[in-house]
Amino acid sequence: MRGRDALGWGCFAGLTPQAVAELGWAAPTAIQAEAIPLALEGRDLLARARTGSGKTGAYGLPLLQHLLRPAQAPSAVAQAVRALVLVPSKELGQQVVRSLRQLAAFCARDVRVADLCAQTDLAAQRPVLMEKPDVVVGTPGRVLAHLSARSLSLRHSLELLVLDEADLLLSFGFGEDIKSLLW
Ligand SMILES: Nc1ncnc2c1ncn2[C@@H]1O[C@H](COP(=O)(O)OP(=O)(O)OP(=O)(O)O)[C@@H](O)[C@H]1O
Repeated sequence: MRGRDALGWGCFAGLTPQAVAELGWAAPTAIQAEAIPLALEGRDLLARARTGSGKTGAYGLPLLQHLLRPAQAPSAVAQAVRALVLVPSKELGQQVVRSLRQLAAFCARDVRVADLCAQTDLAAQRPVLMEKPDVVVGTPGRVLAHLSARSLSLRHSLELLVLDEADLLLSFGFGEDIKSLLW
């Protein structure tokens, strides 16, 4: 299996081993060992693994590692949203937010994860977006609603996009929403 033996958690320069230790993650799972080295190289990935196999960590750890590097955007927008995680349901989104926050807990700097799944009201979520999050997690419909309301902008700052449970996202008919929010 590619990279499994070579991949310890030491490759995450700005994420202290404390986060994975706190979670009791002694070693990468199979999907993490396969996906993380490629993601760290900046490759686009399409990954599939069974439920509970650690897919959130497989994208979450390299995503956080990427965010610890300086933003690629000009300094005027460098403080804007750099990563977007799209999920098919609020329940999955809340689980993803929880995992990302746990993994980010001991980062070299504060990484802010905005939860667009927790509140149902668009207006109630605006303050969360005004706190200049690094990562936004939400359903395509909700993200699109914020883009339309101009409470969120991705155009000049977005560097990373994750479609979590892409099969469900696309089969729920979110395809058009996803296209519109990216263009
Ligand atoms: N390297 C690891 N070592 C031990 N436990 C891990 C590791 N990575 C993830 N886990 C744990 O495994 C459980 C499942 O992880 P996760 O939710 O990421 O799986 P998943 O593949 O995304 O599942 P689903 O398809 O249901 O969303 C979680 O409790 C998580 O903390």
